[in-house]
Amino acid sequence: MTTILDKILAAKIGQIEQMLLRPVSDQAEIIVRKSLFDALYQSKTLQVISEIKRASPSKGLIAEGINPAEKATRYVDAGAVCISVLTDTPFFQGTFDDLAEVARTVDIPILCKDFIIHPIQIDYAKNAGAAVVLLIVAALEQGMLNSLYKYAVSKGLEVLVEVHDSVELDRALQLDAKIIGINNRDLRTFQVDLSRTAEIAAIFPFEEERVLISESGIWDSIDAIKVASYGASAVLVGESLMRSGEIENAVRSLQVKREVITS
Ligand SMILES: O=C(O)c1ccccc1NCC(=O)[C@H](O)[C@H](O)COP(=O)(O)O
Repeated sequence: MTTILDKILAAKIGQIEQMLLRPVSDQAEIIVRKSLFDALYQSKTLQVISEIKRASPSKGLIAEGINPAEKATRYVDAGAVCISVLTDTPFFQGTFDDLAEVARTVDIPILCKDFIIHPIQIDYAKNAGAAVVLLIVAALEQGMLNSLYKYAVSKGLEVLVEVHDSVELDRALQLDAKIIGINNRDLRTFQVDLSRTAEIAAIFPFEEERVLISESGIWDSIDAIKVASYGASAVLVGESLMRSGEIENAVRSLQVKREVITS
C-alpha cells in the first residue's frame, strides 16, 4: 500500500532536482541562537515548540493567508522555546521563504520541519536561517540517516531525530542523537495517540544526556501534563496553536511543571 509518507518522499525527488540546479551559498549571515538542546535539558518546565502550519495532508487547509512573522512574534512573546516551520509546499503549503521571514524576525532557534532525504535540503534550511533540522527515521535507511545527521552537525546545526516506535528509537540512539522526537501521529495512517510517547518514554535512556520531545496531537494542558509526566522536555504543537484565537494563552497553558527525570 502506498502511504502518504511514500507520496511526500516521492514528490521530494523532483523538488531536490530543482534545488540542485540552484545551490545556495554557505556564507549566509548567521544569527547566533541559543542551543535547543541546552534550553530543554533538565528544564523544570515543559517547553513549547510552536509550529507555523498552513495545511496538512490529514486536515487540509488549517490557516489561510497567515503572516508567519506575526505568528512567530506572538509565539515568542508567549515564551515558545523554538519555532517549527513546515517548508514543504505540495502537502503543507509551507516554503523556505516562510522560514527565512521567521528567522529574520525572531532570535530563538528555528526548526526546519521538512522531509529531508538529501544534503541540499540541509543547505537550503541553513541558508534560510534554520538552527535545527528534522530527520525522520522512517523516511531514511540507516546509512543515509547517519550521513545526513553528520552533514547537518558539520554545518553547525542541531538535529531533531523523529521516531515512532522502539525499533526507530534504537536507530536514533545508534546515531547518538541528543534530541529525539516521538511523533504521536502515525505518518502512514494519520492516527494520533499520545500513548506513543508513554511507550517510548518507558524505554528512553533518560540517564544519558538526551531530551525527549512529544510531537503532534497536543491540544491542551491535560495533554501537556500527560506527556510531561512521561518525561517529555517539550511538546511540538502545530494545528491547535494555528487554530487558536488566543495564541499567548494557548502556548502558556502548555508550559506545565515537569519533574526532571535522570534515571
Ligand atoms: O500533520 C499531518 O497531517 C502530517 C501528515 C504526514 C506527515 C507529517 C504530518 N505532519 C507533520 C508534523 O509532524 C506535525 O506538523 C507536527 O508534529 C505538529 O502536529 P500537530 O500539533 O498535530 O499539528
